[in-house]
Amino acid sequence: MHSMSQVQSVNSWLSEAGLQHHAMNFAGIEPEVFRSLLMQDYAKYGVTSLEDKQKLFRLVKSLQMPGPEVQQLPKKPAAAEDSRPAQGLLDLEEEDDLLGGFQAAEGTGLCTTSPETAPKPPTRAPERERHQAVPFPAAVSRQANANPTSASRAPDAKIQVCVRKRPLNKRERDRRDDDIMEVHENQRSLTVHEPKQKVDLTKYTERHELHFDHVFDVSTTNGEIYDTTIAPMLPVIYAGGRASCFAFGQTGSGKTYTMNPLPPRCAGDLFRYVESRAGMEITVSVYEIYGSKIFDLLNARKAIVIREDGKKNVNVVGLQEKKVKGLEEVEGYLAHAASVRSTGCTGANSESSRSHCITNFTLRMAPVAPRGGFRSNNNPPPEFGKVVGKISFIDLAGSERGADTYDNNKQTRMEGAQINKSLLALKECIRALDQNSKHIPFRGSKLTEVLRESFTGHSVSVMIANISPSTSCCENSLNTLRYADRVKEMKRDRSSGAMPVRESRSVAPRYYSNGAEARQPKQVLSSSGQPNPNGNGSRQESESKPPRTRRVSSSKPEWKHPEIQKDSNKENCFDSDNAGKKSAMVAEKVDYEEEVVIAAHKLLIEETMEFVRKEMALLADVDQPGSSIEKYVSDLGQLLSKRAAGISSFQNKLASFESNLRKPY
Ligand SMILES: Nc1ncnc2c1ncn2[C@@H]1O[C@H](COP(=O)(O)OP(=O)(O)OP(=O)(O)O)[C@@H](O)[C@H]1O
Repeated sequence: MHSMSQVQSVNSWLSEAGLQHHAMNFAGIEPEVFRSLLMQDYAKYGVTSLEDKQKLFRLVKSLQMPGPEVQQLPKKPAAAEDSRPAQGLLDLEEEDDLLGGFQAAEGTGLCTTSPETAPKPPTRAPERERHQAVPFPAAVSRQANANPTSASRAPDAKIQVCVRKRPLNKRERDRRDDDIMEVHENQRSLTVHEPKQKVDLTKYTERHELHFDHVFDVSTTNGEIYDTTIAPMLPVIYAGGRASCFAFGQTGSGKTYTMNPLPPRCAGDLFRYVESRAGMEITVSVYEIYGSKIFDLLNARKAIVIREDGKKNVNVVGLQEKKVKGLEEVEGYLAHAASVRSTGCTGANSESSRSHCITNFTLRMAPVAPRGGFRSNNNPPPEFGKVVGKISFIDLAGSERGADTYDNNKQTRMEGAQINKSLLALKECIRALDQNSKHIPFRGSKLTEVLRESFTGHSVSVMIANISPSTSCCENSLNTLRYADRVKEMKRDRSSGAMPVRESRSVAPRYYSNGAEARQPKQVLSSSGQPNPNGNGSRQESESKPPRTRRVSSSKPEWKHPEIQKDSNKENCFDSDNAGKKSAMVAEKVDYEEEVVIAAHKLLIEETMEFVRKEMALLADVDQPGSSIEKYVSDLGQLLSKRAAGISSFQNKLASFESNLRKPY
């Protein structure tokens, strides 16, 4: 039964918006449900004409505005009316038809209505205590004048890429490591002073200048990080969208330090939002992706699976969502998840930095009772109501793990390959998202599959790349920065067909795929995982055996631990009882290695292209008057050796895979 005042409030909103003729259609609707109406719901309530849809859209949006500071955004000047509205966080492109004269506040990405025509929301969210919701474009425009170069970056991006530098730690200070990261916060750039050595052992420094949406120096507080990265995304969640925050970087770079305070602060803001909106609730879920497995961290690390339904929605089946009523409860769940994450990975399995951890807050409407109410037997209340919006915090695996692809330890290599694969897939998805691409390649990895909904519809993301300032971490930090830079690569460069004008052009190539830059070619492993005394891989060994036909496993291989794989190699020990089981394991291993080889090949191609770009840059430089031919020779020599090392590493991998292919099952 709805109270008289509830009915009156919906009616009065409708009449203020000039929609009183629809009052009957909305009879009985809860004000909170009304406030959360999505465009696709309009027809259900009989609102079908374009004019009425526009009015309703304005009305609902004005009711969703979280606070006075947002509602009082200045009206876009008439002179600017012809220009394309800022898309901002809430990508309203699909709604252009509806918007008509409805203007986006300039530079904010938030919609506002003319004060004369906008219906006044009868209830208003309480003043936000700490943070004002400033969408990304507004944050960007604050500093746009300070940096003309980066002002040319797309100001309406759906992905923001930020970098945070941590201070030198005690160990680094004791070692007298230099701080090689120079942050220019106002310019939103940083300079990396990379120590290098010529072939004649002369030392020199190579400078790399990189620009991002924000660069946070060591003095930046976690609160400031929250205000700049998460707070601007909240209106998107309130308006029915999805937001994601990724923390990225090598182990020890400050991912946890940066990421941990964000979810509780966000939960605090979400609670403040729902407080004034009866009928809304918040749920939390936390899970971990390790290899190709997913574990529910709020349900005793129960393994969960993902399934695609008929509508191509990806469902994380069996993941527990916990309803939360207050911050303390949230903090309890997050602390529990953190403890299970680190202690739950036993034995040789994992450290936290080898898995991706995802924390979700979902804003839902409480289940609405049907006419006659819920009955316990044949009509039990549903556990959860309709999703309004969602935010995910993704603490990514340490990026340096990708460099371990060629480590002697098989498990580490496999972890590295999996992490590489998922980070590459993530990068591609984020770039596709930023370009409003119709095709988002989310099938590239488990990580992107589970985050599919974060890449579709009204979705926005922020990536925080964390870096250490120390000399000893230079290579990993450059890899992190390079990854972040690629995520942010500008589409206008690609669409022009020209070679991208990269702000980080002078950055050394990333070798996290195979570690070729940092390492000498590794001692080659025999098929049993032991170093091969011949040093030339398992090719010889395999060539002496007759080639076998490969059995292709029909199902996707599960990630197997090395102990199992080691056993599976002892094909001579098979007895008749377990031969089938072991042969299945070998088949799985081969399938897994196939994925690794293909991923490594793709990376090799990517790196080769990067080498070619660098070589072209060297050629361009050496043609300049006054250029140093010595530098050209030294730089080219280094590039070619790295390239050769990368190819040689890949050849070893291919040979090892080929020998496994020839093994009997
Ligand atoms: N911005 C910062 N200011 C001060 N200390 C920091 C900062 N960032 C990180 N630290 C400190 O550096 C150390 C490593 O940080 P943290 O544990 O967050 O790294 P991580 O990237 O999460 O590592 P791992 O991947 O191994 O979990 C911690 O002692 C942390 O307190």
